[in-house]
Amino acid sequence: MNDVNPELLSLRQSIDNVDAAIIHMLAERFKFTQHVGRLKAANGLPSSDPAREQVQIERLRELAVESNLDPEFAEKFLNFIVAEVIHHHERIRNGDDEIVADPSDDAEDA
Ligand SMILES: C=C(O[C@@H]1C=C(C(=O)O)C=C[C@H]1O)C(=O)O
Repeated sequence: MNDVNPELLSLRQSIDNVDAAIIHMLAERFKFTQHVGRLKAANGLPSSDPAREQVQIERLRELAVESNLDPEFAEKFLNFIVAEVIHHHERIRNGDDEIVADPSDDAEDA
């Protein structure tokens, strides 16, 4: 049934499209946060900003409810991403951010 059911195949195609969009959106987001990380390191600012995160969490929880998505899930998802961002910022601060591939950053810095 799995390989031949046209409805299932079509739904999975749509799921794959959404997954690709999520990856592209995350890549864009990480480009901006990498830039923020460099800005913070250059200005001696702390990697994390809990007050800013709290505002983001409240906003995303509201958006989630409006979209029939579990607000707990939205908060966990944001926290997961922000933890990775802060990890990147620490690496930038330590002069060790080469691991995060971002060709556009290389072009900007050249
Ligand atoms: C990107 C920033 O740094 C951290 C990461 C955040 C994020 O990924 O949205 C938000 C706040 C900070 O803890 C920022 O301060 O804006």
